[in-house]
Amino acid sequence: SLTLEYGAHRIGKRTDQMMETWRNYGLGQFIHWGVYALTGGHWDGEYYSGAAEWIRSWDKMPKDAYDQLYKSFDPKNYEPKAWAKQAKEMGAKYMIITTKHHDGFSLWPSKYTDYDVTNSPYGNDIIGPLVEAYDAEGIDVYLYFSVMDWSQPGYRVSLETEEDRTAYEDFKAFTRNQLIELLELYPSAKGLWFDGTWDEAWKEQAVFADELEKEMRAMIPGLIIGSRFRPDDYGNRHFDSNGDLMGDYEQGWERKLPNTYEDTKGNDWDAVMTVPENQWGYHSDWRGHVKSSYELIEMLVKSVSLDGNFVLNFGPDGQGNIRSEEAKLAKEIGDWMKVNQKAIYSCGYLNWQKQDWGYYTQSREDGKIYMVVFNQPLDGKLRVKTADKVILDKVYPLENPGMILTPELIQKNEYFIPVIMDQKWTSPYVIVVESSSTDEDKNGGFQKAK
Ligand SMILES: Cc1ccc([C@@H]2N[C@@H](C)[C@@H](O)[C@H]2O)cc1
Repeated sequence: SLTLEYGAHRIGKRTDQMMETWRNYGLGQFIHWGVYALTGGHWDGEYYSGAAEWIRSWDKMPKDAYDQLYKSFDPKNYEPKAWAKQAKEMGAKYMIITTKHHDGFSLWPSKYTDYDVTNSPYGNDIIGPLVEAYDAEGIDVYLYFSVMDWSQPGYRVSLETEEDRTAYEDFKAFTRNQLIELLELYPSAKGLWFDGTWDEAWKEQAVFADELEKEMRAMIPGLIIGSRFRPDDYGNRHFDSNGDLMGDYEQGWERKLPNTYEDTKGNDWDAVMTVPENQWGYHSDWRGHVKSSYELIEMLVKSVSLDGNFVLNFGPDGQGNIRSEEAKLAKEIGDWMKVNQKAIYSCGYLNWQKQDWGYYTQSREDGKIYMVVFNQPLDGKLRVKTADKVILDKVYPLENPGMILTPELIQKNEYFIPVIMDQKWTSPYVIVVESSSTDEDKNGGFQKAK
Protein backbone atom coordinates (compact mmCIF):
# COMPACT_ATOMS: atom_id res chain seq x y z
CA SER A 1 0.00 0.00 0.00
CA LEU A 2 1.00 3.61 -0.50
CA THR A 3 2.60 5.64 2.29
CA LEU A 4 0.11 8.42 2.82
CA GLU A 5 0.72 11.48 4.98
CA TYR A 6 -2.85 12.73 4.57
CA GLY A 7 -4.89 9.60 4.11
CA ALA A 8 -7.10 7.88 6.69
CA HIS A 9 -5.83 8.55 10.21
CA ARG A 10 -7.76 5.63 11.65
CA ILE A 11 -8.55 2.16 10.41
CA GLY A 12 -11.90 0.76 11.52
CA LYS A 13 -14.81 2.29 13.37
CA ARG A 14 -14.42 4.91 16.07
CA THR A 15 -15.27 3.35 19.42
CA ASP A 16 -15.73 6.47 21.57
CA GLN A 17 -19.04 7.39 23.18
CA MET A 18 -19.92 10.26 20.80
CA MET A 19 -19.57 7.96 17.82
CA GLU A 20 -21.54 5.22 19.61
CA THR A 21 -24.32 7.78 20.06
CA TRP A 22 -24.10 8.74 16.38
CA ARG A 23 -24.22 5.06 15.30
CA ASN A 24 -27.36 4.50 17.33
CA TYR A 25 -29.40 7.44 15.96
CA GLY A 26 -31.12 5.46 13.18
CA LEU A 27 -33.18 8.40 11.91
CA GLY A 28 -32.04 11.95 11.14
CA GLN A 29 -33.49 15.08 9.54
CA PHE A 30 -31.71 17.14 6.88
CA ILE A 31 -32.85 20.75 6.45
CA HIS A 32 -31.94 22.66 3.28
CA TRP A 33 -32.85 26.31 3.69
CA GLY A 34 -31.51 29.50 2.14
CA VAL A 35 -32.30 32.32 -0.26
CA TYR A 36 -32.88 29.77 -3.04
CA ALA A 37 -36.13 28.94 -1.18
CA LEU A 38 -37.46 32.36 -2.26
CA THR A 39 -37.43 31.24 -5.90
CA GLY A 40 -39.26 27.95 -5.28
CA GLY A 41 -37.54 26.57 -8.36
CA HIS A 42 -38.97 29.18 -10.72
CA TRP A 43 -37.70 32.41 -12.22
CA ASP A 44 -39.54 34.95 -14.33
CA GLY A 45 -42.42 32.51 -14.68
CA GLU A 46 -40.21 29.70 -15.90
CA TYR A 47 -39.96 26.29 -14.26
CA TYR A 48 -36.47 25.13 -13.28
CA SER A 49 -36.22 21.36 -13.61
CA GLY A 50 -32.94 21.08 -11.70
CA ALA A 51 -32.45 20.82 -7.95
CA ALA A 52 -33.95 24.05 -6.59
CA GLU A 53 -30.94 24.90 -4.41
CA TRP A 54 -28.87 24.97 -7.63
CA ILE A 55 -31.11 27.50 -9.41
CA ARG A 56 -28.35 30.11 -9.46
CA SER A 57 -26.47 27.89 -11.92
CA TRP A 58 -29.45 27.83 -14.31
CA ASP A 59 -28.74 29.70 -17.53
CA LYS A 60 -32.14 31.41 -17.20
CA MET A 61 -31.30 32.77 -13.78
CA PRO A 62 -29.52 36.15 -14.04
CA LYS A 63 -26.71 35.90 -11.48
CA ASP A 64 -27.08 39.46 -10.24
CA ALA A 65 -30.83 38.91 -9.76
CA TYR A 66 -30.11 35.82 -7.67
CA ASP A 67 -27.44 37.67 -5.71
CA GLN A 68 -29.99 40.36 -4.76
CA LEU A 69 -32.48 37.81 -3.38
CA TYR A 70 -31.08 38.06 0.14
CA LYS A 71 -32.48 41.60 0.26
CA SER A 72 -35.95 40.01 0.37
CA PHE A 73 -35.09 37.23 2.84
CA ASP A 74 -37.50 37.91 5.70
CA PRO A 75 -39.15 34.60 6.74
CA LYS A 76 -42.11 35.76 8.81
CA ASN A 77 -43.19 32.21 9.60
CA TYR A 78 -39.83 30.87 10.75
CA GLU A 79 -40.53 28.96 13.97
CA PRO A 80 -37.52 26.89 15.00
CA LYS A 81 -39.34 25.50 18.03
CA ALA A 82 -42.14 24.19 15.80
CA TRP A 83 -39.60 22.61 13.44
CA ALA A 84 -37.86 20.93 16.37
CA LYS A 85 -41.15 19.67 17.82
CA GLN A 86 -42.14 18.22 14.46
CA ALA A 87 -38.76 16.48 14.15
CA LYS A 88 -39.18 15.08 17.66
CA GLU A 89 -42.62 13.73 16.72
CA MET A 90 -41.13 12.14 13.64
CA GLY A 91 -38.55 10.38 15.80
CA ALA A 92 -35.43 12.05 14.44
CA LYS A 93 -32.45 11.75 16.79
CA TYR A 94 -30.26 14.24 14.91
CA MET A 95 -30.64 17.10 12.46
CA ILE A 96 -28.25 18.48 9.83
CA ILE A 97 -28.81 22.15 8.90
CA THR A 98 -27.34 23.99 5.91
CA THR A 99 -25.41 26.82 7.53
CA LYS A 100 -24.14 27.81 4.07
CA HIS A 101 -24.95 26.14 0.77
CA HIS A 102 -23.02 26.53 -2.50
CA ASP A 103 -24.37 30.06 -3.08
CA GLY A 104 -22.46 31.27 -0.01
CA PHE A 105 -25.38 32.90 1.80
CA SER A 106 -24.59 32.42 5.48
CA LEU A 107 -27.55 31.75 7.75
CA TRP A 108 -25.58 32.94 10.79
CA PRO A 109 -24.04 36.35 11.56
CA SER A 110 -20.62 35.87 10.01
CA LYS A 111 -17.80 38.33 10.58
CA TYR A 112 -16.23 37.18 7.32
CA THR A 113 -18.88 37.98 4.75
CA ASP A 114 -21.56 40.61 4.16
CA TYR A 115 -23.59 37.95 2.33
CA ASP A 116 -25.32 36.77 5.49
CA VAL A 117 -28.58 37.05 7.42
CA THR A 118 -27.55 40.24 9.23
CA ASN A 119 -27.72 42.06 5.90
CA SER A 120 -31.15 40.69 5.02
CA PRO A 121 -34.43 42.28 6.16
CA TYR A 122 -34.75 39.39 8.61
CA GLY A 123 -31.54 40.56 10.22
CA ASN A 124 -31.29 37.91 12.92
CA ASP A 125 -29.33 34.71 13.34
CA ILE A 126 -31.22 31.73 11.88
CA ILE A 127 -28.83 29.01 13.06
CA GLY A 128 -28.60 29.92 16.75
CA PRO A 129 -32.32 29.65 17.58
CA LEU A 130 -32.52 26.44 15.54
CA VAL A 131 -29.65 24.87 17.48
CA GLU A 132 -31.29 25.90 20.76
CA ALA A 133 -34.69 24.56 19.73
CA TYR A 134 -33.32 21.18 18.64
CA ASP A 135 -31.04 20.91 21.67
CA ALA A 136 -34.11 21.57 23.84
CA GLU A 137 -35.91 18.66 22.15
CA GLY A 138 -32.90 16.41 22.74
CA ILE A 139 -32.11 16.21 19.03
CA ASP A 140 -28.38 16.50 18.27
CA VAL A 141 -27.40 19.18 15.77
CA TYR A 142 -24.89 18.81 12.93
CA LEU A 143 -23.79 21.66 10.70
CA TYR A 144 -23.80 21.26 6.91
CA PHE A 145 -21.12 23.45 5.31
CA SER A 146 -20.41 23.80 1.61
CA VAL A 147 -16.73 24.46 0.89
CA MET A 148 -17.67 25.48 -2.66
CA ASP A 149 -18.87 29.09 -2.33
CA TRP A 150 -19.95 30.90 -5.48
CA SER A 151 -20.09 34.25 -3.64
CA GLN A 152 -16.42 34.30 -2.73
CA PRO A 153 -13.95 36.06 -5.11
CA GLY A 154 -11.20 33.67 -4.09
CA TYR A 155 -13.22 30.52 -4.86
CA ARG A 156 -11.75 28.50 -7.73
CA VAL A 157 -12.69 25.27 -9.46
CA SER A 158 -9.04 24.69 -10.34
CA LEU A 159 -5.73 26.45 -9.84
CA GLU A 160 -4.30 27.27 -13.27
CA THR A 161 -2.41 30.52 -12.70
CA GLU A 162 -0.39 32.19 -9.98
CA GLU A 163 -3.33 34.58 -9.58
CA ASP A 164 -5.61 31.60 -8.95
CA ARG A 165 -3.26 30.32 -6.26
CA THR A 166 -2.98 33.68 -4.53
CA ALA A 167 -6.74 34.16 -4.60
CA TYR A 168 -7.31 30.62 -3.35
CA GLU A 169 -5.10 31.25 -0.33
CA ASP A 170 -7.53 34.01 0.67
CA PHE A 171 -10.43 31.61 0.05
CA LYS A 172 -8.84 28.96 2.25
CA ALA A 173 -8.36 31.49 5.07
CA PHE A 174 -11.99 32.60 4.65
CA THR A 175 -13.19 28.99 4.76
CA ARG A 176 -11.21 28.30 7.90
CA ASN A 177 -12.46 31.53 9.51
CA GLN A 178 -16.10 30.62 8.91
CA LEU A 179 -15.69 27.08 10.23
CA ILE A 180 -13.90 28.21 13.39
CA GLU A 181 -16.57 30.89 13.80
CA LEU A 182 -19.37 28.31 13.51
CA LEU A 183 -17.81 26.06 16.15
CA GLU A 184 -17.23 29.04 18.47
CA LEU A 185 -20.83 30.25 18.04
CA TYR A 186 -22.50 26.81 18.23
CA PRO A 187 -20.30 24.60 20.49
CA SER A 188 -23.19 22.21 21.12
CA ALA A 189 -22.89 21.01 17.50
CA LYS A 190 -21.85 17.35 17.47
CA GLY A 191 -20.40 17.34 13.97
CA LEU A 192 -20.02 18.82 10.53
CA TRP A 193 -21.50 17.54 7.27
CA PHE A 194 -19.31 18.81 4.45
CA ASP A 195 -20.32 19.24 0.84
CA GLY A 196 -18.90 21.01 -2.23
CA THR A 197 -15.44 19.48 -1.94
CA TRP A 198 -15.15 17.93 -5.41
CA ASP A 199 -13.25 20.80 -7.10
CA GLU A 200 -9.68 20.17 -8.29
CA ALA A 201 -8.54 23.24 -6.33
CA TRP A 202 -9.81 21.73 -3.07
CA LYS A 203 -8.48 18.29 -3.88
CA GLU A 204 -4.95 19.76 -3.85
CA GLN A 205 -5.43 20.95 -0.25
CA ALA A 206 -4.60 17.75 1.65
CA VAL A 207 -2.25 19.56 4.07
CA PHE A 208 -4.59 22.51 4.70
CA ALA A 209 -7.65 20.31 5.14
CA ASP A 210 -5.82 17.98 7.51
CA GLU A 211 -4.61 20.84 9.69
CA LEU A 212 -8.05 22.43 9.66
CA GLU A 213 -9.74 19.15 10.58
CA LYS A 214 -7.29 18.69 13.46
CA GLU A 215 -7.98 22.26 14.62
CA MET A 216 -11.74 21.73 14.55
CA ARG A 217 -11.50 18.39 16.36
CA ALA A 218 -9.39 20.09 19.04
CA MET A 219 -12.11 22.73 19.52
CA ILE A 220 -14.87 20.18 20.09
CA PRO A 221 -13.51 16.83 21.34
CA GLY A 222 -15.34 13.95 19.70
CA LEU A 223 -16.51 16.13 16.79
CA ILE A 224 -17.89 13.92 14.04
CA ILE A 225 -16.75 14.63 10.47
CA GLY A 226 -17.58 12.42 7.50
CA SER A 227 -15.63 11.20 4.49
CA ARG A 228 -16.47 14.14 2.24
CA PHE A 229 -14.12 16.74 3.77
CA ARG A 230 -10.48 15.87 3.37
CA PRO A 231 -8.64 14.98 0.16
CA ASP A 232 -5.66 12.68 0.66
CA ASP A 233 -2.13 13.09 -0.76
CA TYR A 234 -3.48 12.21 -4.22
CA GLY A 235 -6.73 14.19 -4.00
CA ASN A 236 -8.94 11.23 -3.11
CA ARG A 237 -11.93 11.83 -0.79
CA HIS A 238 -14.29 9.35 0.88
CA PHE A 239 -11.68 6.59 0.53
CA ASP A 240 -7.97 7.33 0.46
CA SER A 241 -5.59 6.00 -2.17
CA ASN A 242 -5.24 2.77 -0.18
CA GLY A 243 -9.03 2.35 -0.05
CA ASP A 244 -9.29 3.27 3.64
CA LEU A 245 -12.19 5.43 4.83
CA MET A 246 -11.42 9.13 5.35
CA GLY A 247 -13.15 10.72 8.34
CA ASP A 248 -15.50 9.09 10.83
CA TYR A 249 -18.21 7.64 8.58
CA GLU A 250 -18.95 7.24 4.87
CA GLN A 251 -20.96 10.07 3.27
CA GLY A 252 -21.19 8.53 -0.18
CA TRP A 253 -24.84 7.47 0.02
CA GLU A 254 -26.67 10.50 -1.34
CA ARG A 255 -30.13 9.66 -2.74
CA LYS A 256 -29.15 6.00 -2.75
CA LEU A 257 -28.67 3.14 -0.30
CA PRO A 258 -26.20 0.26 -0.11
CA ASN A 259 -27.82 -3.04 -1.03
CA THR A 260 -25.70 -5.48 0.95
CA TYR A 261 -23.53 -5.37 4.04
CA GLU A 262 -20.52 -5.83 1.76
CA ASP A 263 -21.45 -2.56 0.03
CA THR A 264 -20.89 -0.77 3.34
CA LYS A 265 -17.36 -2.20 3.70
CA GLY A 266 -18.17 -2.59 7.40
CA ASN A 267 -17.92 1.19 7.92
CA ASP A 268 -20.29 3.57 9.65
CA TRP A 269 -22.34 5.46 7.06
CA ASP A 270 -25.36 7.72 6.56
CA ALA A 271 -27.77 7.90 3.62
CA VAL A 272 -29.28 11.32 2.89
CA MET A 273 -32.56 11.24 1.00
CA THR A 274 -34.87 13.64 -0.84
CA VAL A 275 -38.65 13.27 -0.86
CA PRO A 276 -38.95 13.95 -4.61
CA GLU A 277 -36.37 12.40 -6.88
CA ASN A 278 -33.91 15.30 -6.60
CA GLN A 279 -34.97 18.41 -4.68
CA TRP A 280 -33.15 19.50 -1.50
CA GLY A 281 -34.08 23.20 -1.40
CA TYR A 282 -37.70 24.30 -1.63
CA HIS A 283 -39.31 23.77 -5.07
CA SER A 284 -42.96 24.89 -5.21
CA ASP A 285 -43.80 22.44 -8.00
CA TRP A 286 -42.60 18.91 -7.22
CA ARG A 287 -42.81 16.86 -10.40
CA GLY A 288 -42.14 13.18 -10.92
CA HIS A 289 -42.19 10.64 -8.14
CA VAL A 290 -42.75 11.85 -4.56
CA LYS A 291 -41.85 9.13 -2.05
CA SER A 292 -44.52 7.82 0.33
CA SER A 293 -43.96 7.28 4.04
CA TYR A 294 -44.09 3.53 3.29
CA GLU A 295 -41.12 3.87 0.90
CA LEU A 296 -39.23 6.10 3.30
CA ILE A 297 -39.84 3.77 6.27
CA GLU A 298 -38.48 0.89 4.19
CA MET A 299 -35.36 2.95 3.37
CA LEU A 300 -34.97 3.77 7.07
CA VAL A 301 -35.26 0.11 8.09
CA LYS A 302 -32.96 -1.02 5.28
CA SER A 303 -30.37 1.55 6.36
CA VAL A 304 -30.48 0.44 10.00
CA SER A 305 -30.36 -3.22 8.91
CA LEU A 306 -27.04 -2.42 7.19
CA ASP A 307 -25.55 -0.48 10.15
CA GLY A 308 -26.33 3.00 8.73
CA ASN A 309 -28.35 6.09 9.57
CA PHE A 310 -31.15 7.38 7.36
CA VAL A 311 -31.45 11.17 7.02
CA LEU A 312 -34.66 12.53 5.47
CA ASN A 313 -34.54 15.95 3.84
CA PHE A 314 -36.91 18.86 4.49
CA GLY A 315 -36.88 22.04 2.39
CA PRO A 316 -38.75 24.88 4.11
CA ASP A 317 -40.16 27.60 1.84
CA GLY A 318 -39.03 31.23 1.63
CA GLN A 319 -41.31 32.28 4.51
CA GLY A 320 -40.09 29.51 6.82
CA ASN A 321 -43.08 27.19 6.39
CA ILE A 322 -42.67 23.42 6.36
CA ARG A 323 -44.67 22.34 3.30
CA SER A 324 -47.71 20.15 3.81
CA GLU A 325 -46.26 17.09 2.03
CA GLU A 326 -43.31 17.05 4.43
CA ALA A 327 -45.52 17.67 7.48
CA LYS A 328 -47.66 14.68 6.45
CA LEU A 329 -44.59 12.45 6.03
CA ALA A 330 -43.20 13.55 9.40
CA LYS A 331 -46.53 12.58 11.01
CA GLU A 332 -46.83 9.21 9.25
CA ILE A 333 -43.23 8.24 9.92
CA GLY A 334 -43.60 9.42 13.51
CA ASP A 335 -46.74 7.33 14.01
CA TRP A 336 -44.86 4.25 12.77
CA MET A 337 -41.83 5.05 14.91
CA LYS A 338 -43.95 5.45 18.05
CA VAL A 339 -44.97 1.78 17.71
CA ASN A 340 -41.78 0.30 16.23
CA GLN A 341 -38.89 2.47 17.41
CA LYS A 342 -37.30 -0.41 19.34
CA ALA A 343 -36.40 -1.97 16.00
CA ILE A 344 -34.60 1.24 14.94
CA TYR A 345 -32.86 3.04 17.82
CA SER A 346 -29.56 1.47 18.87
CA CYS A 347 -30.04 -1.28 16.29
CA GLY A 348 -27.83 -2.53 13.50
CA TYR A 349 -26.85 -5.33 11.18
CA LEU A 350 -27.57 -9.03 11.89
CA ASN A 351 -25.70 -11.68 9.89
CA TRP A 352 -28.71 -13.92 9.22
CA GLN A 353 -29.60 -14.74 5.62
CA LYS A 354 -31.61 -11.86 4.09
CA GLN A 355 -35.21 -12.92 3.39
CA ASP A 356 -37.79 -11.54 0.95
CA TRP A 357 -40.29 -10.51 3.61
CA GLY A 358 -38.10 -7.65 4.84
CA TYR A 359 -35.16 -6.82 7.09
CA TYR A 360 -33.54 -7.93 10.32
CA THR A 361 -32.22 -5.44 12.83
CA GLN A 362 -30.56 -6.31 16.10
CA SER A 363 -30.42 -4.22 19.25
CA ARG A 364 -26.88 -3.28 20.25
CA GLU A 365 -28.14 -2.98 23.82
CA ASP A 366 -29.89 -6.26 24.58
CA GLY A 367 -29.29 -8.37 21.47
CA LYS A 368 -33.01 -8.68 20.68
CA ILE A 369 -33.64 -9.38 17.02
CA TYR A 370 -36.35 -7.58 15.05
CA MET A 371 -37.93 -8.92 11.87
CA VAL A 372 -39.41 -5.90 10.09
CA VAL A 373 -41.95 -7.25 7.61
CA PHE A 374 -42.76 -5.32 4.43
CA ASN A 375 -43.73 -8.18 2.09
CA GLN A 376 -45.93 -10.65 3.90
CA PRO A 377 -45.86 -14.09 2.22
CA LEU A 378 -49.30 -15.18 0.97
CA ASP A 379 -49.09 -18.34 3.11
CA GLY A 380 -48.26 -16.26 6.17
CA LYS A 381 -45.02 -18.15 6.80
CA LEU A 382 -41.94 -16.01 7.37
CA ARG A 383 -38.82 -18.00 6.49
CA VAL A 384 -35.96 -17.49 8.91
CA LYS A 385 -32.48 -18.93 8.39
CA THR A 386 -30.32 -18.15 11.40
CA ALA A 387 -26.58 -18.18 11.65
CA ASP A 388 -25.08 -21.44 12.90
CA LYS A 389 -25.72 -22.73 16.42
CA VAL A 390 -28.56 -20.33 17.11
CA ILE A 391 -31.83 -21.36 18.74
CA LEU A 392 -35.01 -19.29 18.87
CA ASP A 393 -36.14 -18.95 22.47
CA LYS A 394 -39.12 -16.62 22.14
CA VAL A 395 -40.88 -15.11 19.12
CA TYR A 396 -43.72 -12.60 19.32
CA PRO A 397 -45.12 -9.45 17.65
CA LEU A 398 -43.55 -6.27 19.03
CA GLU A 399 -47.05 -4.83 19.35
CA ASN A 400 -48.33 -7.86 21.24
CA PRO A 401 -45.64 -9.57 23.34
CA GLY A 402 -48.22 -11.92 24.85
CA MET A 403 -48.91 -13.54 21.49
CA ILE A 404 -46.13 -16.15 21.48
CA LEU A 405 -45.47 -17.54 17.99
CA THR A 406 -44.16 -21.10 17.56
CA PRO A 407 -41.49 -21.48 14.88
CA GLU A 408 -41.85 -24.55 12.67
CA LEU A 409 -38.46 -26.21 12.10
CA ILE A 410 -37.84 -26.73 8.38
CA GLN A 411 -34.26 -27.97 8.71
CA LYS A 412 -31.12 -27.12 10.72
CA ASN A 413 -31.15 -23.37 11.53
CA GLU A 414 -34.18 -22.81 9.29
CA TYR A 415 -37.74 -22.15 10.41
CA PHE A 416 -41.12 -20.82 9.33
CA ILE A 417 -42.53 -18.19 11.70
CA PRO A 418 -46.33 -18.26 11.32
CA VAL A 419 -47.58 -14.71 11.21
CA ILE A 420 -50.93 -13.79 12.53
CA MET A 421 -53.15 -14.00 9.48
CA ASP A 422 -56.32 -12.89 11.24
CA GLN A 423 -54.79 -9.52 12.15
CA LYS A 424 -55.20 -7.05 9.29
CA TRP A 425 -51.69 -5.65 8.87
CA THR A 426 -51.83 -2.34 7.05
CA SER A 427 -48.27 -1.12 7.66
CA PRO A 428 -44.87 -2.75 8.12
CA TYR A 429 -44.90 -4.74 11.35
CA VAL A 430 -42.23 -6.14 13.63
CA ILE A 431 -41.73 -9.62 15.03
CA VAL A 432 -39.34 -9.91 17.98
CA VAL A 433 -36.96 -12.88 18.20
CA GLU A 434 -35.21 -13.65 21.45
CA SER A 435 -32.49 -16.16 20.67
CA SER A 436 -29.44 -17.74 22.22
CA SER A 437 -26.46 -19.58 20.87
CA THR A 438 -25.80 -23.22 21.55
CA ASP A 439 -22.26 -24.46 21.94
CA GLU A 440 -21.77 -28.18 21.46
CA ASP A 441 -20.28 -29.34 24.76
CA LYS A 442 -17.49 -31.91 25.10
CA ASN A 443 -19.77 -34.90 24.72
CA GLY A 444 -21.48 -33.56 21.63
CA GLY A 445 -24.73 -32.63 23.42
CA PHE A 446 -26.23 -29.13 23.42
CA GLN A 447 -26.40 -26.71 26.29
CA LYS A 448 -27.69 -23.17 26.43
CA ALA A 449 -24.93 -20.58 26.22
CA LYS A 450 -24.59 -18.71 29.54
C1 LIG B 1 -23.80 17.06 -8.33
C2 LIG B 1 -24.29 17.48 -6.97
C3 LIG B 1 -23.62 18.45 -6.24
C4 LIG B 1 -24.09 18.87 -5.00
C5 LIG B 1 -25.22 18.29 -4.46
C6 LIG B 1 -25.67 18.76 -3.12
N1 LIG B 1 -25.51 17.69 -2.12
C7 LIG B 1 -26.79 17.51 -1.46
C8 LIG B 1 -26.67 17.07 -0.02
C9 LIG B 1 -27.49 18.85 -1.64
O1 LIG B 1 -26.94 19.86 -0.80
C10 LIG B 1 -27.13 19.13 -3.10
O2 LIG B 1 -27.35 20.47 -3.48
C11 LIG B 1 -25.89 17.33 -5.16
C12 LIG B 1 -25.43 16.92 -6.41
